[in-house]
Amino acid sequence: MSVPGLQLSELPIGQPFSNFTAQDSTPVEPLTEKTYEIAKFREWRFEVAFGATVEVKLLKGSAEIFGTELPIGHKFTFTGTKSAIFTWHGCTLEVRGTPSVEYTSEETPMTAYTNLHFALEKLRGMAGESATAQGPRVMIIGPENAGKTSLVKILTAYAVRQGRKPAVVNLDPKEGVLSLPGTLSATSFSTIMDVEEGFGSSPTSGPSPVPVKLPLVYYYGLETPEGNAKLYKALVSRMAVAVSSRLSDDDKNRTSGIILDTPGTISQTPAGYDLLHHAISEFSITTLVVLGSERLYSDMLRRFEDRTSSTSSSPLPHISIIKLSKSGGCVDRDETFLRACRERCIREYFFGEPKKRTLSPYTMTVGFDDLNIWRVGEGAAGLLNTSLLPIGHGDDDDDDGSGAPGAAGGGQALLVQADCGMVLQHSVAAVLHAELADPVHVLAESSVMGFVYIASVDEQKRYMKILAPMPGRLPPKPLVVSSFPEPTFSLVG
Ligand SMILES: Nc1ncnc2c1ncn2[C@@H]1O[C@H](COP(=O)(O)OP(=O)(O)OP(=O)(O)O)[C@@H](O)[C@H]1O
Repeated sequence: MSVPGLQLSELPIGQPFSNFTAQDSTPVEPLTEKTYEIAKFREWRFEVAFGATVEVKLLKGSAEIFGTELPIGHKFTFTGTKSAIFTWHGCTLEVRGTPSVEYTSEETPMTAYTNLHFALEKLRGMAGESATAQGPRVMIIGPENAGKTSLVKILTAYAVRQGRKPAVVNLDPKEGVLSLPGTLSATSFSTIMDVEEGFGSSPTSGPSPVPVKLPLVYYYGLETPEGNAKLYKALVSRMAVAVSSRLSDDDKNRTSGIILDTPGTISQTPAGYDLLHHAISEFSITTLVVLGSERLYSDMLRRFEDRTSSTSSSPLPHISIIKLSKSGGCVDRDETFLRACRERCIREYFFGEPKKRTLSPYTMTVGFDDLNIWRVGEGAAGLLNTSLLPIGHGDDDDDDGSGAPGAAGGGQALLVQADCGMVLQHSVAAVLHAELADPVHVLAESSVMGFVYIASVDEQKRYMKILAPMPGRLPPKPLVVSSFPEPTFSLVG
């Protein structure tokens, strides 16, 4: 069995979406050129604003971006990024353009991160000696902007460089991994990452300079796990089952294990701790890496006291808890920057990237009566007024599966039926791998086939114009919308 992908090819024929254009923000003025000599064990850190471009070429030596090696002579183009180029042996970089911030750091935590990688490699090697043993299941936790995603990239890149095939799981809906923001995903990595984009962009219909990876994606639609803890937990459990099944089907995946990224908020509040606990048990985590928080580390040691000692009598699997320091290079990203990242991600999903691969999305007109749209339960809209429900639909936590609006059990609704109207304009909707008649709990836990963009809504004539990455009719599948990522105007320029 393979982890199912977005299967965008299931969206079949229509008209090219000629009214909308991708926005190319490349500046026209010539770029200034500078050469940097970076000494061994040093890191050149740089930030490039949105709208600016910086080109970097490795001229001599060896260098890597979050674990992925840069080939000599290849030009990498960065825009809207905060990143670092590290060298183990020294290197010469040619930089065209002016980063908004740049400096060479004196110290980096790369040695500690690499030691962690080798410790994981040892566990992978041991798993390889048996036909059933599992590789390490590593979860990275820590406050926001502690460098969790960067460490996941480093561990993944190093594992891939050693011929491993780890499953990378993203439980942070704030940033999508090979998918749009607002989603949770799992991807089996066996080829290099796209260093210009982080992990790489979401799979689209166009050619790609690095091998395309097909993630398994679930739609969550909110920024933090606490927004709809019930839905979040359900998706984490669903994802854990899918990933475990993948691991038991593929020997290389089994021995390589899992590398799991988490949201910063999950390890900062009591509600978050509950979700964290849930994810740790669902994924049977064996290695918990606490990044940049002494307090969280000691909290975790206390919580998992009975599972950390080698002489533990707990029936649950042993857990190693490891403390690592935050890199001095980690930068806080303000809301404007993150919002621009989200918009770029959505734009690239439909239009590709200006200089790498441009895509031509298609438009289709769909009547309100042909649509089945759901909205993720959140806030007051997602809270059931249980007193109005028939007996038996009240505070129990089980879904009744009736498919009736909001009938998703007690407390917060998983999904509620959405009305077609102007409120949906400029939203991104997920097309689910589900049937129209499926009950709510099945819809909520269905994986995502692809995304469409609601470009305009005509309430009087009762139709919408929808932008899709592939030509054809909108498949007769349920759609889900939510408030995150927020509706974006940038696609309709
Ligand atoms: N060594 C470094 N040099 C320069 N920038 C870095 C370095 N490490 C991380 N960054 C940058 O700092 C920012 C925050 O890092 P990262 O996304 O890894 O943190 P995080 O803990 O995953 O954040 P969040 O909790 O918001 O998901 C990112 O823009 C990342 O590229």
